Amino acid sequence: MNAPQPMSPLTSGPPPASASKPRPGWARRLTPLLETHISLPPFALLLIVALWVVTFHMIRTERAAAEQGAREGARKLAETYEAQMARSLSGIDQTLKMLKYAVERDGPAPALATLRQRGLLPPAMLFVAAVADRHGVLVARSPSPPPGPPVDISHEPHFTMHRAADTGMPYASRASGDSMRHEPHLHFTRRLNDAKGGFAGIAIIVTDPAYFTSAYERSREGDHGMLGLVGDDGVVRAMRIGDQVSWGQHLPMALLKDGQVRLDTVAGDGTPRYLCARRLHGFGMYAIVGLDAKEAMAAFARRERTWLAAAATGTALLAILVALLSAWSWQAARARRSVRHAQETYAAASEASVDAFFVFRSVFGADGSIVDLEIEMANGRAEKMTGRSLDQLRGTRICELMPHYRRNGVFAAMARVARDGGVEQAEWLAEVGTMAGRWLHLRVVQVEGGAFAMISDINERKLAADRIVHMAHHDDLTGLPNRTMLRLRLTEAIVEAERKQECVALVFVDLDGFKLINDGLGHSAGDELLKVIGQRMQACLRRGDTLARFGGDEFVLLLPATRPDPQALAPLLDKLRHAVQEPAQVAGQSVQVSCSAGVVMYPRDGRDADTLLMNADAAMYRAKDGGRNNYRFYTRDMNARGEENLVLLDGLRQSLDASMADDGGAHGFTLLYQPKIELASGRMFGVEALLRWEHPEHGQIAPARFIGLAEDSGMIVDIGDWALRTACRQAMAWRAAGLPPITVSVNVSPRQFEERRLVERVAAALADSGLPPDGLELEVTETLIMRDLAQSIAKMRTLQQMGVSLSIDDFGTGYSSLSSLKSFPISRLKIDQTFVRELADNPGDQAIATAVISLGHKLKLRVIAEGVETEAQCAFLRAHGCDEMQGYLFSKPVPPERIAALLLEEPCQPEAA
Ligand SMILES: Nc1nc2c(ncn2[C@@H]2O[C@H](COP(=O)(O)O[C@H]3[C@@H](O)[C@H](n4cnc5c(=O)[nH]c(N)nc54)O[C@@H]3COP(=O)(O)O)[C@@H](O)[C@H]2O)c(=O)[nH]1
Repeated sequence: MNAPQPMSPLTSGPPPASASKPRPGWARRLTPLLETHISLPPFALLLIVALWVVTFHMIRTERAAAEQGAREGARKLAETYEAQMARSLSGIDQTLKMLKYAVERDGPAPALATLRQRGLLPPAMLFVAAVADRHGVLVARSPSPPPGPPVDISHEPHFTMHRAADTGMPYASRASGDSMRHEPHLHFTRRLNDAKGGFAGIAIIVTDPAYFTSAYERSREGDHGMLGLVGDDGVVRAMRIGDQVSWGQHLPMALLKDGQVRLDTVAGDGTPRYLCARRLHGFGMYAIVGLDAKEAMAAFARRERTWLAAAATGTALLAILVALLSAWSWQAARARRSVRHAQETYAAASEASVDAFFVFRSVFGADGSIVDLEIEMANGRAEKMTGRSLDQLRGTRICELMPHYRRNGVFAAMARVARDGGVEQAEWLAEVGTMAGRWLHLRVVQVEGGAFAMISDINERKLAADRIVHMAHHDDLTGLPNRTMLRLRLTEAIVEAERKQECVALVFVDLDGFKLINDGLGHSAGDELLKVIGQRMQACLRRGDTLARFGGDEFVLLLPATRPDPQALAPLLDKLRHAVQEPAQVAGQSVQVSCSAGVVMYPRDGRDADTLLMNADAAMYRAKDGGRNNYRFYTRDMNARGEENLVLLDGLRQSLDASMADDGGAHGFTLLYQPKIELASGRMFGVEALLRWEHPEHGQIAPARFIGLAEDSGMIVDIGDWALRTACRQAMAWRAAGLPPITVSVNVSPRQFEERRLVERVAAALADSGLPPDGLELEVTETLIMRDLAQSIAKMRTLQQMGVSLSIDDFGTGYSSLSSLKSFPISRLKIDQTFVRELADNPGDQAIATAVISLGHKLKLRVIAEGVETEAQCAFLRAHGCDEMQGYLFSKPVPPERIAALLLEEPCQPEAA
């Protein structure tokens, strides 16, 4: 999403309204009940109960119908059986009546024979017809009995009852065997009367009980149905259940209610049956039919099982369905709860959030593409950011709210996210609206049916980040680009120059004398000066040039697209030099520094940043060596300086070691002595000891070259100690030679002065040499004293108390305040040769020199000028009351023998240069 336009409020509205309308309590309480997994099981249970109620109802109805059918069946079968039995018994009774008539008329045997002949007897296979006389002896029988004794039935009930009374009714005996037939059989009998109506015996029809149950049909009565004849006495005459024929059982009399159907277990087999008895008139018997309840209800039982199975299956299916639906619903509810929880958390978080949230719903066109995005939800921060209430925002389309989003690609990007997913982000500086002037960050992600946009106010973070980036690339003090930034720009400039075939100039600038100001006036003064110098240098540059502070008092100028000729830079470099040299007011004082610069050109002096910087640094050092306040263009030989330093340091170390082992002078160190002359008398009152060093291979090395190295490496402490002891010994030697006593001045470097044992070393040098303390003067610089004023003064006091005098060297170049100068325990001020050099012509130097002379005198100090080379300088100094001088005008530093010679020449005359 590229540089979106500000998402700004289009209108300003009233304070945002509350975002959500709470639902009534009853609605909230009812809502869970609507969950499927809660409402469905009871509903399903109701369904199941209903199913079973219907099922049982139907079963009960069916059972009743089946029972009714069974009863009806039993009744009908009973009726049918009754009819059959009535016919059979009627037939038997007819036969008995015929037999009775015939016997009473013809006698037993003829009667039977006649009836048989006429076919009026029942089939012999089934029936036996017999006649017993009044004594109970069977007298006739058809079919004829096997031969044997007469059969007596006089004790049989069917005989005795007829004998006892003439009922006029036939009689059916219980099934029993007798002497005529052993297997049980039934006797149907009628009384025979004689002519007078007296008992004449009985007519008998005997038949098997099975005869009365032969009507049994499985198709009607079933496998366990029952048919039977029962006497009024409740005793079964014949009964068939399935294939079993039986007799003799006692049935409850209650069963024998005519035509009534009862469910009972009477047959002794424990099987419940629907029983129906029908009264058979004539013989005092009942025809009884029983249908096995199980068989009668078998169809119903099957249907019942089907119903139950269907209901059970339905129940099981419903239970499974409900379980599945409930599980699904529970899962869905759980998911919804977690979504709701997340939404509530989100809502709470979003309301508390400092970011604005918008939920957009995609609006689709006819072709299915997203044509707009409609705000569905926004948080309080979004209301504030847009100045619209949620009610106003809801339903608003993004392209209505921010029409420019169509043009600048923001809408397209959001629609892309809504359609394809992914994330789009953008940062921009709002230009209008409530957020105008603030940095905003937009992040859009896909949500179901649309997109979610989060707008964060990243102004503070952005500015902080910018600040950090700025800090990382700029110098804190001057605000100029720093070393890192310069490297980046230099690298870019090289790339650009390479592409365009151009040159780049790099100028390494180091301030001359800055250290003195920094050490002397304090760091804040130094800082102030650096800022001023930075501004001045910046003012000399073009747009597109870079001035960087490289650290300390080093600056680097990057000048892209310069002419290949380095000399073309000369005007700029001079301008820079002059700008730097202008006096500056810092810490209430006017100070002045100059600068030394080294210049390199890309591609001539290096093709990469490191090489160019290194060579510019080397050139700058060469400029410093060359007297400062100038610049040098880099040449290949300049890089040799670093290596030179190493060689010199090594040589110094060797010489120092040798000097400490052997004081004989073979180590390379020597001292020259420069006379100090009293101006008024021309008398040499002292000498300054000046160190010289001869490198074993490279010969004489200038002090300005090796003193700094010795100072930096710390070797100056021991070298200075050697110089101190040598100078003291020499001074004492002169005295011992009878020469006029003179003071010997020895230079003390900052490191030497700060060394803990300085006073002891001085005392030791004096003691070793025998030189009285007033024969020694130590020269220290203002800067050295100002480093740690209190300690310096304390040390100087100690030395003074020892009798050693102190002078301030190079006075005027440091920045000691007058008040502190007053407290210095010194006896002499030395005007620095830089003020003496142009003393004859330069009013500024003249002013400084006269001021120093005057100041020194006011403080009751002697004033000496160094570097006096001309008569004019000497004349000026003398005319302005300067007390002493030293310089080539009188003598260069010379060996001790020459000093001895000079001491013999009184007054001192100038030495030939
Ligand atoms: N700590 C120590 N510093 C020392 C010692 N010996 C010397 N030095 C310091 O080295 C600097 C350079 O010294 P040198 O090259 O010896 O220069 C001195 C004089 O030779 C020179 N001078 C004297 N008269 C004239 C003159 O008329 N013209 C002219 N161009 N130069 C002249 O001035 C230097 C004297 O310096 P100063 O100390 O400020 O008096 C120098 O800073 C020495 O201090 C040492 O043993 N220890």
